[in-house]
Parts: sequence; structure tokens; C-alpha cells
Amino acid sequence: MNTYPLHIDEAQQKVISSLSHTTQIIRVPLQESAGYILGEAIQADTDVPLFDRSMMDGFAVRSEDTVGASFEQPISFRVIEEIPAGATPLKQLKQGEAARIMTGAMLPLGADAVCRFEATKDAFQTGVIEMKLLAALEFNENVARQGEDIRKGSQVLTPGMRIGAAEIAVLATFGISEVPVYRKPVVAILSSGSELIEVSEPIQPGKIRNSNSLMVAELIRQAGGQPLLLKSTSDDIDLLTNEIKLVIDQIDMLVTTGGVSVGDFDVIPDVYANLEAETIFWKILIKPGSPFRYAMRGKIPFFGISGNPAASFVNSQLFVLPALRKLSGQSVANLLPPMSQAKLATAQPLMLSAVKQTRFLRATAYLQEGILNVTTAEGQSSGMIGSLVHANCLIRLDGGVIANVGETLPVLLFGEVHVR
Ligand SMILES: Nc1nc2c(c(=O)[nH]1)N[C@H]1C(S)=C(S)[C@@H](COP(=O)(O)OP(=O)(O)OC[C@H]3O[C@@H](n4cnc5c(N)ncnc54)[C@H](O)[C@@H]3O)O[C@H]1N2
Ligand code: MOO
Ligand SMILES: [Mg+2]
Repeated sequence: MNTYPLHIDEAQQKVISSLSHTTQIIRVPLQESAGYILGEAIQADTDVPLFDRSMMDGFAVRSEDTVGASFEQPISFRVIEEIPAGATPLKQLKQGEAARIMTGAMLPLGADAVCRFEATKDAFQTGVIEMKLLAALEFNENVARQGEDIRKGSQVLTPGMRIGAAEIAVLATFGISEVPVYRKPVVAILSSGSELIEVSEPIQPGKIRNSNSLMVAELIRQAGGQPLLLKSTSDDIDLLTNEIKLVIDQIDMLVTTGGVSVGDFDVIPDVYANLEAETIFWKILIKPGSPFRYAMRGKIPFFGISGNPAASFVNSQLFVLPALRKLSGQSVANLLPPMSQAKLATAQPLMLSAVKQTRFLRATAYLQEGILNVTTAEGQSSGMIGSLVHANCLIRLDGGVIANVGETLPVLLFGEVHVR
């Protein structure tokens, strides 16, 4: 184990390199597949579109027949049939002929362009047998060609992609109602602390409600893990050990909150030792969240995150979620949290302690005149949760720095950014 606190970058690399991703594939119904990581490549077994089709409500024509058409000199066409979407055309277009056609309908043989109703004279009413065209059309105008979107045989989705709305649309298009995905990593969450009471319990002197468990569970759910909430337990080594033992064979990761500093009742190191987990490192040069402890029991990583709620949040963003991305099989260029650059828009410069710690300040990033600005939230103490509610990012400030107003700083975005 390390004898000195680790730099954040080193600590993150140690976590990521200690893990390998799950390869177990399950099949889930398409409508429940969002948030899963795709486990197999998806090949296009047909062209998309499957047939040449109209992009407009109007008339299918041969573009060569439209040359010279204008408002002053319309060209007349004989309407030979009507083709609604979903129907197959019965006739082939010959010179001077048009077919009334709706958006999405199959183009008749012979046609190579579609004119909109708006480019014809008095053609909105149905049943007209003569169409007068007011403008010339180019070859392929208002036509979607077979395979122009996706070619048969091409790989449309690759393993490791996170399934969202767009991927669901593609899977639906190819008739994949059962999706091969990696099983979601199961992450047990256990909050330790004799002061903790359940959310539904009335408040008692000296006690606080357990807010960490559900917060961490939600972060895990959003990142594609399956949270497994254990009952929060007092700072009792045996009780905590047993609580974990009950589930140890069914989990991929363990997150404990609290009990990792140097207090008389900070018993998490003993609990991990009881479970024969090997400590990889303890303490990092960050604030909040410095007493973070990382251990491994065989292949199962144990994340001993700090009990202070804001520290719990930061430890989760910096360690738990990148680890989850790796375990879940997600192929992203960088498993670390996505960083952006934002201009410091506070009234005063940020003055930091000279201690060589990387600070993660709760902050709000917003767009103004195309530039990402950031202001710090009121209340940066590790125990505060109020300031998290209004924050959408964490400003990263490396040790011993003064950040001036207008300076560009790295920010870890975790929420939506709005325009101001
Ligand atoms: N002598 C020292 N004391 C402390 C140090 C230190 O270096 N020397 N480090 C401080 C720092 S920094 C942090 S961060 C905290 C970390 O404490 P623990 O991780 O051991 O967490 P606890 O002691 O269990 O609790 C801390 C704080 O958080 C509240 N808490 C705990 N669990 C929950 C929960 N599930 N939901 C809401 N709030 C929770 C708890 O009541 C405490 O107030 O240690 C400092 N001390
Ligand atoms: O690491 Mo603690 O969260 O700095 O207060
Ligand atoms: Mg403590």
C-alpha cells in the first residue's frame, strides 16, 4: 500500500488499470435496453431505405420530362395512379406521365423525381387527372434512394456502444426486438455510521438521515450499473462485515460510504481486512474526498468513499463511475469523466490554500455569447449538499494555484448546461 497520499491522476489510473470488463452477454427486450452496453456488433441485413421512396407529398415524375417547366409555362402531365405510403405502385411511368404519391411511398418504376404539391397548379385536391408542373426538377429531387442511409452488410452498431434513443431507432429498424447486451455490473452500496437513520424515520437527537446511499445509487444507475442497496449499518465491524458477506457472491463492485478517515469509529479498513480485500491505496491529494480507500477482493473492487456527502459525490464521479464504465464494457475513448474548459466568471479570483491538493469546486457552467462560463456555488464544505443542487459541474484546480477572473479552467460536467 502507498505510504503517502496519491495524486488524483495516479489514483485514477491505478483504479482503471486494476479492472477488466464483463463479457457476459444477456438478451433484453428492445424497450428495456436503454442504458445497457451493446454486447455484439449489429450488421445491416437490408438496405435502409429498403426501396426508393418519396420525401414529399406530390407527384412522381421523370425529371427529363420537366425540363423548361415554369410558372409562366407549366408542363402538363397525365396522372395515372395514386400511391399512398405502404402501397406498392402498379404502373410504370412513361413519358409525360405522373403518379400522385405521398411522403414515404414507394417510387414507381420509371420515376426519378418528385414534385411537391406546392410546385403544381391546383393540385391539392385529390382525383385530378391532369397535373400542371410550375418548375423543373433535378434527377433524384425529393427522392430517398434505396440504401442511401445505411447499406446492407455494413456494421451499424459496434459492441461497447451505450444504447440510447438513436441506437434504439436503429435496432428497431432492423427488427431486433431482443438486444444482446453486457450484463449490468451489480454495485452494492453500504453506508456505515452509527449516526445514520433511514430516510422514512423521524429525526432523532444526534442522528442524520442517510443521504449518501440513494445519491450514489442514482449515480450508478445513470452510469449503467445496477445498484444493490444494503441496509445502512452502525460502525460495528462485525455487522458491516456480515452485511457485505451476504451479497459478496452476487456483486461486481462494492461502494461503502463513511468510516475511512482516522476517527475512533472509522472501521471500514477493518471491515475490508475481515473480508480479505487487499488495500491498493488510501488517501489522495484531493478535496473533498481525501480519505478515499481503494481495495480489491479477488476481481471485485471495493470503493471506500468518504462519508461527507459532497466528498461522496466527488469520489463517485472520480473513481466509482470510471470503474463502472470499464466494468460494464463501454467503449469510450476515455473512461475518465468528460472534461470541458470554462472561463471563470466569478466576481473575485479564487484563492486556494498552498497545500498541494487538487480541489474540485461545485460550480455552475453556463453558455453566454457562445462561451462556456463558470461560477462557483456558495458553500464548498465537504459536508454540504445544498450547493450540489445548483451545481452542474466541478471546477478542477490543481494544488497551490490562484485562479483569476477570466481564466480558462478545466471543468467536469455532470449536469445540463443552459444559455444565460
Ligand atoms: N483527525 C482527522 N479527522 C478527519 C480527517 C483527517 O484527516 N484527520 N479528515 C476529514 C475529512 S477530509 C473527511 S472527508 C472526513 C471523512 O470521514 P469518513 O469518511 O470517515 O466519514 P464519517 O466519519 O463516517 O462521516 C463524515 C461525515 O459525513 C456524515 N455522513 C456519513 N455517512 C453519511 C450518509 N450516509 N449520509 C449523510 N451523511 C453521512 C457523517 O455524519 C459525518 O458528518 O473525515 C474528516 N476527519
Ligand atoms: O476529504 Mo474531506 O472531503 O476534504 O472534507
Ligand atoms: Mg470518520
